[in-house]
Amino acid sequence: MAIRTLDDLDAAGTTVGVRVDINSPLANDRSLADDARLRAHVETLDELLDRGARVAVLAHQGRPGGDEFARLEPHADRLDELLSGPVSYCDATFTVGARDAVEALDDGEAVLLENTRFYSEEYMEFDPERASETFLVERLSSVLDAYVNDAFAAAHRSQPSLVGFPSVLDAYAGRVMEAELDVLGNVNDQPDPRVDIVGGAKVADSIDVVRHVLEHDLATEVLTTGVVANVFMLAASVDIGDASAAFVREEGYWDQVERAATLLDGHRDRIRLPLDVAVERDGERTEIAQDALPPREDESVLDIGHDTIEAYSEVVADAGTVVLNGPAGVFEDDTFAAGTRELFTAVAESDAYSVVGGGDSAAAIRRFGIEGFDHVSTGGGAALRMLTGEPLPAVDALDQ
Ligand SMILES: Nc1ncnc2c1ncn2[C@@H]1O[C@H](COP(=O)(O)OP(=O)(O)O)[C@@H](O)[C@H]1O
Ligand SMILES: O=C(OP(=O)(O)O)[C@H](O)COP(=O)(O)O
Repeated sequence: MAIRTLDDLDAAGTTVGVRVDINSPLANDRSLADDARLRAHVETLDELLDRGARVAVLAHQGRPGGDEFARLEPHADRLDELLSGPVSYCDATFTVGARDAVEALDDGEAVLLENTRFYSEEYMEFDPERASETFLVERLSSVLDAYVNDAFAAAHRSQPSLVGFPSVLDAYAGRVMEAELDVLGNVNDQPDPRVDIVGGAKVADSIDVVRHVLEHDLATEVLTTGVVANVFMLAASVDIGDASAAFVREEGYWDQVERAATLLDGHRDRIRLPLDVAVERDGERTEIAQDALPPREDESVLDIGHDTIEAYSEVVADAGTVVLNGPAGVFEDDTFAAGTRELFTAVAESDAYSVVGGGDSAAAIRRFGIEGFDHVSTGGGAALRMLTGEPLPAVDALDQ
């Protein structure tokens, strides 16, 4: 791959469009509940500002119709606090107001343009050539000299602001993109034995990863946690109870049970299921051994139990590399945080080279103040996609 980086960009005095991923959890009043993704881009944006570029920042927030679909003014205010140069906010993305705001920039100044997904074309997927003909790319590129993509966490989307600009402007990877591609692109070369821990709720993507790492002998063992473990237990005919089975069905994961069963048929000795699980009983955490399941009728499996934490931690202690994706339980609730907190801590404190993917996993790490991972990815779906060896459209578009 021949992807140019900021080292190849003569930034001083040029107007650069920078696509970032600052899609963040919001509080009820629409303020930022977490600014980690904004802080991740400080290095790229400060480098450009310090080198005298004029920076037009492009980003999305939420999905049309969703609870977190919102304006980017709070993001602009926070970036203004975080960055070395002034950041203004513009409530347009590519129309005349936006282009005027970009053209009014001085060297070392930035403007955050409005949520790209306010425009219908931005929530469609196009090939790069077609994406370069969308209104957003066509109009905005007329006031830009170069394009930088730092939005690794959205790189699995083939949307105009992510894949369209490289056809019409010189394009570069930002520092976040560069680091993510470096780490996740080389994870297969890290020390053996490799253990993958798959949890959280992105069941289909996680099963893709399990299949890829087992079929290509990249991982010696796969440890399942979270909703992913519930699906594997259903596939193994473990009765996780009606409430958890209903959750799997309602969330649309039922098709994945069959895929999990196929993987168990081929690789049962390399896929670990929880030895015990935690449910809520009389308002308290109650742990149940796998062979004592099902739980009572209305009880859901919300975490792995302590026997599982201990067994998984022993596997981690012997690993050369651990790839961790997704929380082990409903970590947002203190009652069900132990699996995530203790297993993640075991990984961070192990001698293994450790990589973590996923926005919620990263949030859990911050919540519990866990330190010691070699790399915490900014991406969830994008990181999972890379771990399956699948190409990322926005990365391919940068490969000029
Ligand atoms: N057993 C479980 N039942 C229901 N939800 C769960 C369970 N385990 C984990 N979760 C939820 O999964 C979510 C995180 O999943 P996911 O988005 O895949 O993680 P990441 O962003 O790290 O990739 C969290 O909100 C967590 O509460
Ligand atoms: O938060 C994101 O991805 P993630 O949930 O996989 O971490 C990205 O901003 C992509 O958002 P999208 O999944 O609405 O396209």
